[in-house]
Amino acid sequence: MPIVAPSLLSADFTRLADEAKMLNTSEADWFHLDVMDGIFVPNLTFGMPIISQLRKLSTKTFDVHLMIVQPERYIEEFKKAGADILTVHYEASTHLHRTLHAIRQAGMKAGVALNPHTPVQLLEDVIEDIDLVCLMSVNPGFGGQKFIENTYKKVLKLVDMRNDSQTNFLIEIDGGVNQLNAAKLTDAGADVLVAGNFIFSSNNPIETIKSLKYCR
Ligand SMILES: O=C(CO)[C@H](O)[C@H](O)COP(=O)(O)O
Ligand SMILES: [Fe+2]
Repeated sequence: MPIVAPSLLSADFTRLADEAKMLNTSEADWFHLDVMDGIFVPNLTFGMPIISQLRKLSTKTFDVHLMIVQPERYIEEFKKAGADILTVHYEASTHLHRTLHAIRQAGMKAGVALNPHTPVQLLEDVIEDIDLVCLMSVNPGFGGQKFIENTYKKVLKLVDMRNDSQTNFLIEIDGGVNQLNAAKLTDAGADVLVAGNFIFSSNNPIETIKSLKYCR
C-alpha cells in the first residue's frame, strides 16, 4: 500500500485551514508542499510563512518539495518552519552532496527530485546520502498536468539501483497521478504517490485519497 501525499498546490487557498483539517481526518499520510520561486520554474507559490502556519494545524509528515534555485540557502529556515522531508532538485543543486548532508545535519530527511529529462543514473554517486527520490512525472511548475508515461521505466531503473546499492530510499512520484496510473506505479516499485489535482478537484477528496491508498 503506497504512502499518499496530497499536494496542497491544488487546495483552495482561501480555505487552507479547512483543507488541512480535511487531510487530517483522511487516510493521507503526508502533506506535500510545493515551494516555487519563479526562476527554477515559471511559477510562484508559497514559502516558510505558510508552511509554519500549516505546521500548527497538523502532525502529519511535511514533505517539502523545493522548486527553487540554490536551495541550500534555506535549509535551516525550512527546518524551523516544520519540514520533515526536504527535497531539492538535482538540476538546481551545484553541490548536491554537500546540500544532502546539510539537510540531514539539520534533522530532516533528504530528498532529490529529478525532472522528466534527468536520468536516474546521475544519482549513483550520492545514493547513500538520499532518503527519498522524487521522480517528476510532469515538468515541474504547475498542477493538473498530464502524466508522462516514461516515468514507469525510471521507477524500474531506480528499483534496480536501490537493490544493487542495498540502500532503502523511498521512490516518490509527483505529477499527474490518478486512478489510471496509481496501481501500475505501485506495482513498479513506487512507495509514495503525490496527487494534487486528482484529489482536490474531486467531489469527495477523502474518498479519492482512500482510492489511492488502497489502489494496491
Ligand atoms: O510539484 C508539483 C508540480 O511541479 C506538484 O506536486 C504536482 O504537480 C502535483 O500536482 P498534480 O497531481 O495536480 O499534477
Ligand atoms: Fe511537488
